[in-house]
Amino acid sequence: MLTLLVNLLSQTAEGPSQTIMAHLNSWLFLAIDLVLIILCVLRYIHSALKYRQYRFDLHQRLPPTYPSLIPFLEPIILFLWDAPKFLKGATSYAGSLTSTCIHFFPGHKILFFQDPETIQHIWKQSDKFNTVRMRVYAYKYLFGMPKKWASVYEADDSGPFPKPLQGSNVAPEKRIHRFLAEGIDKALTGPGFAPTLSRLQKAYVNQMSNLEIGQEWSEFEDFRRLIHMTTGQSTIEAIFGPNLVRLNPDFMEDLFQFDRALPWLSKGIPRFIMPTVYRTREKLHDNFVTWYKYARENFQDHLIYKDGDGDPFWGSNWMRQRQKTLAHIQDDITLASSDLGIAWASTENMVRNTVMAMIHILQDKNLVHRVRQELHDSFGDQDIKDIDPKLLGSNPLLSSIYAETLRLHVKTYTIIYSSHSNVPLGRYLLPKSSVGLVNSHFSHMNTDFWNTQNGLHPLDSFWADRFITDPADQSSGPLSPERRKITTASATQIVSREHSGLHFSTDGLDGSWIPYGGGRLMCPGRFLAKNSMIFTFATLVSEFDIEFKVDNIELESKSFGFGTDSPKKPVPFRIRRWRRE
Ligand code: HEM
Repeated sequence: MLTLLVNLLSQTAEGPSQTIMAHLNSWLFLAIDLVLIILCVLRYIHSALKYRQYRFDLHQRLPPTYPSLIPFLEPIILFLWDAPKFLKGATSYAGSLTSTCIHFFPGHKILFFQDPETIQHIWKQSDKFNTVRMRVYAYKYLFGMPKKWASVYEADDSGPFPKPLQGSNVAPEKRIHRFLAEGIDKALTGPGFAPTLSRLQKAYVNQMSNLEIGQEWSEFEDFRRLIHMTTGQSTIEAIFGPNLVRLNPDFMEDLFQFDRALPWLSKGIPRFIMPTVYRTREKLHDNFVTWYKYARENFQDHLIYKDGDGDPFWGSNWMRQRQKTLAHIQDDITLASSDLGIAWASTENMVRNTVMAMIHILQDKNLVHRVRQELHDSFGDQDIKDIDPKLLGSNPLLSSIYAETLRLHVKTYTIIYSSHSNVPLGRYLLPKSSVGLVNSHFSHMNTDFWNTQNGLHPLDSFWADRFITDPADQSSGPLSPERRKITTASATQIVSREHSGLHFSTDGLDGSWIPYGGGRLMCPGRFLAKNSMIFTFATLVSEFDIEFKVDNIELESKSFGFGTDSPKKPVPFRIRRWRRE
């Protein structure tokens, strides 16, 4: 301003009236700018005060609006620039996790629910949410479902649960999401679970022996690829049978490439910018169609295995059920896009978490030793492939490594939406037609909740024992000392008293350890994931020596909100068989 004044006064010779006009214009713009800035600051102060006040008003039912200096533009830019950093600030208040409402566009708000109490209410009310929109988005944009069929899926607003959602009028024979959910439940949490796990274990042992790793070091280019081609492929075989991959030898490699491109597909990047990704997806669809034809020609009922679940052509009752209920009402590419969704959901989070667990174990020689010792103490010289994976899962150290890996690396959103009615969530409310989000990462980093043993084991670091409770040691267990005091009468304490020795438990962690979501929205594959992860890392540690050939393994950030961390670049390693002296 001072410079402008000096300039104005110092004008003499040429065109003084023009110069004065130009400066008057500048003054005018400056004044408008100033008024705008003052208005923004006043608006910010007002919303910040309201934000503070509102938080304590128990009668209000929406989380308070997050204040921003420049409405709409600021949250969008900050979110796109660094979502984890922006949301970390927005979802905490005075050092504690909170719920907040962010306005990204005029009339479009997203409610971020992060305080543990509200999250517990969300899980309790989870059968009231309609997740169809999110699924259809995934089918369409990620897995390539033809638009015509995606809209048929969208039209079914009755939800996946036995009882249709309130306000929905879809005829029972058109409840497509219920058909899908029935198949999923039976396969992963019902009678199909044990046979599927047993097929997975056998397939994994086969994959590992095919690698022919001996007493001498063998070198490989990428550790994640190893896990994808062994644990990942075994899961595909356990669910789809051996013929999907046998008929399509590139299937696993294409799935690997597809997974890497998924964050871009989720942003709606069009085909002309990344044609190869779209071609890979179409190739995967064609792979499924080739397999459908082969299985339809060869399958007969009497080929179903004695366990009543598996068969050599469709692989599992789950796939037979999908063919029976879906194949006659939709075309093969639509079915293939939905099967691609299953292939991706059942492998990639599990593969990434197994990779991360192995990285943490191998980076700590003492932990490698402890895992080997635990296995030896519990199972003696029994061959790992003969041990029931469920028994491995009952070992506190192995379970704690598994749970801590998921706590540290799963960074996924649970999306909630109610199309027909408002849903009360304790002190807050999810209004009808509003979108709510819960992100596992912020809950997993909640310093109020988790035990760090007085900062010895910060929440952004891996502590293999975080989930182990020793009844004789008050500083052990997943809960912080303050949280432990609050939950004296909670399930965790009851469980603790029931156990006389060291034990693993996730009881009492409902609103805080949420890698799989919660309530009726919880991942149905969690039992398979836990057993398979533990079986894989117990096998790799007890039977092999593995050394990474890089010191620092950088993690990629693209997958935030989308699933699990993974190394940014291929991690070269060497491997040989290990024998106890
Ligand atoms: C550590 C590994 C895994 C993690 C962290 C994980 C996490 C999740 C999450 C957060 C959801 C979304 C829940 C929702 O909001 O609706 C989900 C859904 C799903 N997961 Fe997993 N998952 C894992 C492994 C698996 C495995 C091994 C399978 C299958 C064998 C599987 C099958 C599914 C299916 C089918 C759905 C969709 C459920 C539906 O549409 O009703 N997941 N998973």
